[in-house]
Amino acid sequence: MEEESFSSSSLNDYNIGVMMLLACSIISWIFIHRWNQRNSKGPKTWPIVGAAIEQLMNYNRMHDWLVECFSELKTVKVPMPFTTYTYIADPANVEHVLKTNFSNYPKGEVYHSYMEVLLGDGIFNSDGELWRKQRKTASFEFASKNLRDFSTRVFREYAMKLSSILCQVSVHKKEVDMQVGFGVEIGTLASDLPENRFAWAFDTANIIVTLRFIDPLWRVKRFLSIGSEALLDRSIKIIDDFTYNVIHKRKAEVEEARATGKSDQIKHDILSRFIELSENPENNLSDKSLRDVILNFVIAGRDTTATTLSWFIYMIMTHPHIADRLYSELKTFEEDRSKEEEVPLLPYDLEDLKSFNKRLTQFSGLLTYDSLGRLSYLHAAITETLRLYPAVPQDPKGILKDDVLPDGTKLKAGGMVTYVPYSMGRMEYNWGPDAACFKPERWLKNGLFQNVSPFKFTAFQAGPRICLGKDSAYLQMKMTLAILCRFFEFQHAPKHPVKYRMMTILSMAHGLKLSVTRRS
Ligand code: HEM
Repeated sequence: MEEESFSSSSLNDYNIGVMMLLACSIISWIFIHRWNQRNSKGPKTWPIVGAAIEQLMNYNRMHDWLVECFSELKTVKVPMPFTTYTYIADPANVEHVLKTNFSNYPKGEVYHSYMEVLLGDGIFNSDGELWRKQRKTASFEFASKNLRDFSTRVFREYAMKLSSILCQVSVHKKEVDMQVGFGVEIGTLASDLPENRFAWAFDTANIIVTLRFIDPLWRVKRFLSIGSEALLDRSIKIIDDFTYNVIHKRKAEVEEARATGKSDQIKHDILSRFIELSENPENNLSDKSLRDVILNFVIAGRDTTATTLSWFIYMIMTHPHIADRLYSELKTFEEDRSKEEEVPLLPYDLEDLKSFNKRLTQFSGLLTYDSLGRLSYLHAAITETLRLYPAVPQDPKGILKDDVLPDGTKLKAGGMVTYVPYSMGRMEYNWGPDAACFKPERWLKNGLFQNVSPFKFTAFQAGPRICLGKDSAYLQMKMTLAILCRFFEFQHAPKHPVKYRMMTILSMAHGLKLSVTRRS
């Protein structure tokens, strides 16, 4: 008995000893791991979990966290439990990834699997032949004069609708959420999109798929259908019901228009064009493919411009001298255009809404595709907004084979490399000591707009996958903002916080609350 108790107590001592040794080893391991990084730059890591903790803690301000990292290092490595994310901000590295070695950096399997539930196999989420085919069809459409003329008309109509809402708001001295206002403008995609429920579901789905990049448990949640993944399922159901309904309705309209000999009444938007293409079996366009086309273009076309317009208004509210410069450019433009067209400008009175609206309508008629090209300061102010608040704040690419970046950074196959337009736009080594200032003048030389390398100003991406809708986006934004900046002044609602939320698009977390006054 005595012997037994002796052996069990010595076993306990032994176990305690082993445990203590283990604990000491782990503590020393962690200590040495952290100690070795004391002089290193960039995110600090922990054994096994890498920098996941730091990244998670900074998730809601991730683009600014990266700004801090990039001000120390042009290339930032963030080791995660099963992979490493490499973030780049040096134009030479960006050119290598987006152009020189393009074929090595597709969207990739990981991105595809995270995004598939929302974007399917649409242009944003495909590689290889599938991507090339969609790019070809869409490029052809974007180049057509027909679509350009149609878009100019539609953009003018929407800008007028928005102005009439703002006019009412200015009369009743109410506050509005401008981000919501812009979101309702859908442009040329489909005039029956979006509905509020759809917009909510779409935003929710976007937020949740973005979260997957840093949530190692998302596959478990998906399997069990719990938490964010259960909400994602519900959102996708709303999105799909709505989108398939739009497709079926539009197909029926097209058929009816043809049957009654009224083909000229078929809408000339991208959706109708893809429906037309789907009638040829060779194109292999099922309803599911049309659904993917719609959702990819909603993300591409609606959210990007709506977001940029919101940040633009925020910038001019917080920089009133720039709003004044825009106003004088537009007043001069208005005078010049009325002389060219030989139509005298209509007199109006700010208190008489009828005359105010008539003058606004007259002004909008002077805005044509060609004449908008002359508004250099407006063009510069939009571009400056995109430099600091790019609608796509970061854009990850997969890595097919091991590679070395021009700065010597080694990339391992299977990882991810991300260029970060938001941070790139704020780096002094890219833009000079006033990089953080909102200064449209930096884009002008002798009053004319000057382009810079797309590998430095990356808001529209660069290389073979450069944004297809860039010109169309400028057309829509200039049409809308020319009218808004000429006829209205905006005042930021007191104490309303403005910050971004984490999703693929840099939208404002709490919208943009403001009040409006009419301008003479
Ligand atoms: C301010 C407005 C816009 C910005 C900042 C912007 C930015 C971008 C960026 C960064 C990409 C690359 C995304 C990626 O590969 O992950 C992209 C791609 C694309 N954009 Fe835009 N975009 C804008 C407006 C538009 C509009 C209005 C349209 C069309 C209606 C459009 C159509 C596309 C398409 C189709 C692609 C995919 C190109 C491809 O993968 O080959 N964009 N855009």
